[in-house]
Formats: sequence, C-alpha cells, structure tokens
Amino acid sequence: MTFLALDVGNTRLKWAMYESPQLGARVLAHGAQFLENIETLAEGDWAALPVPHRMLGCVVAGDAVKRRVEEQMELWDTTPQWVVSGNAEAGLTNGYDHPARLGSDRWIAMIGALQHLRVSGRHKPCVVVMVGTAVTVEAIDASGRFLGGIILPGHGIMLRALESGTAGLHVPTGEVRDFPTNTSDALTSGGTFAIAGAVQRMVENLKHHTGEEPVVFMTGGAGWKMAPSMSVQCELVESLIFDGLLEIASRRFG
Ligand SMILES: Nc1ncnc2c1ncn2[C@@H]1O[C@H](COP(=O)(O)OP(=O)(O)O)[C@@H](O)[C@H]1O
Ligand SMILES: CC(C)(COP(=O)(O)O)[C@@H](O)C(=O)NCCC(=O)O
Ligand SMILES: [K+]
Repeated sequence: MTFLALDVGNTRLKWAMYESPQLGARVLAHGAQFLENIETLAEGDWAALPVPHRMLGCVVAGDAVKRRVEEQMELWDTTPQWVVSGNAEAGLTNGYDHPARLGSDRWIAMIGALQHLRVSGRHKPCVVVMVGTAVTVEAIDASGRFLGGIILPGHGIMLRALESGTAGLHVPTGEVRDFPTNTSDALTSGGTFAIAGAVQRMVENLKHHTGEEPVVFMTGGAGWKMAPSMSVQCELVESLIFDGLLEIASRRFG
C-alpha cells in the first residue's frame, strides 16, 4: 500500500513516496519544489510515480497553496488528508491555549521527535528546532506534553527585514565569525547567533522546568546551515516531519 507524505511550508513543498504507510517503510522517491513551481508536479516529478494508495500531509502556507497542491494530486484518485494539530496524538499532548492554532508542521515534527526518543529507549524531555522560512523551538517534557514554543524569523526573513529597514545593509552573504569585522559577516553571524541563542535559552527553560538535560532535535531546510554554530548539543534529523507523518499514518492506516 504506497503512501505519499507531503510537507508544504512557506518556501517549499517537500514530498516523499513510501512503499507503505508504516514506520521504517522504504522510500521509493522524494523531492522538493519551491511553491512557485507547484504547477509542475503532476507533469514533472510525480508523473512516473506509482499511484499512492494513501496520502497524509501538512500545509502551513495557506488555503490557496493547499488548493494548488490538491489540483496536482488530481493526477491520482487519492483523497488528500491534511493533519491538523489536536489535543493529543501519538503520545504527544498539546499545551497550546488553542490547540488547533498550532502550526501542523510543528505538531508533526514533535510527533517525529517523540518517535525517535521511543525507538532509542530514551525517556527524556526534548526540544525540537525547525529552521525553515520561520524558526520554531518547542519544549516537550518527558511525559510527552508540549509545554510551549517560540517562533522567530528564519535567516532569509531576518536579512530581508534588515535590508528593507536600513540604507546601508545591502551586502552579499557572509561567514559566521565569533567577532565579525565586516557587514556581510556581521549580518550572517547575527542571524545565526539569534537562532542558536534562542535554542540555548529554550534548553535552559526546559532544563530548569524538568530538572533534566533535554535531548535537542533539529530539522528544516536550513538545519544543516545552523548545525555547526549551535551552542548546545543537538541531533540533526532532516526527516523529522516525514517520520512524524509516518508515525501518524501507521496508527491511522497501518
Ligand atoms: N536548496 C535549498 N533550497 C531552498 N532553501 C534552502 C536550500 N538550502 C537551504 N535552504 C534554506 O531553507 C529555508 C527553507 O527551508 P524549508 O524547510 O523548505 O522551509 P519551509 O518549510 O518554511 O518551506 C530557506 O529559507 C533557505 O534559507
Ligand atoms: C510558525 C510557522 C509560520 C512555521 O512555518 P514554516 O517556517 O515551516 O514555513 C507555521 O508553523 C505557522 O504558520 N504556525 C501557525 C501559528 C502557530 O504555530 O502558533
Ligand atoms: K516547515
């Protein structure tokens, strides 16, 4: 029973086709497209794929984008199913004031993180960092309760905000340096330290709250860029959202 997993963020649509909707299922094909290229999927990347029997996805890019994705899925007669954040799912409980208002990508990445903790036999609090268009940093206690999380701008938005709000900050991308001595390095290091510092703060908050050192997972399109600059130890798991989608799919369709 083939299974298509979709993660539609504010910059890119990421997809993966699996042999079955089960944890550990073999990946048959995967890819990513910028949102402006969604219309190429049915006649491009997806044209030669086997028909997915089931589909599960998350979309945080708005209803218009969701409709454009569903149009491409008309290639098959597979019903699109989109995850929404709830009160509880797959061992995770939601501490948000309005659970359904939590971004579904955040909810699913946390479910993926709990799955990683389970298979490695660790019963610990964890922090989940997603570095995409925006950056999110979530805190989960050892019982699987999502306590809360923060949202900050990603690298691109930080740079664009500074460029558009100032006269003198139109410069090429720089390097991350401890003590930047030019504008390019100052901007690149500033963005990187903002994210690394926010994660460190959340780790401290959670450690203080639970009395235990949390496990830190990081994911998202720009996760690899942040990894060398993190000030706390963290595990880079590129597939966290897909692992979460597979976990949910296993329970719903498996
Ligand atoms: N090859 C790449 N293509 C697109 N974005 C990339 C790439 N490598 C790194 N990035 C960074 O990742 C971010 C997009 O990550 P992604 O996880 O796709 O975001 P979202 O889930 O919000 O769509 C971009 O802002 C960019 O900084
Ligand atoms: C925080 C987000 C913008 C992250 O989006 P992304 O960077 O993955 O494109 C998204 O999860 C979202 O729109 N959340 C809804 C608000 C909330 O989670 O509180
Ligand atoms: K995302």
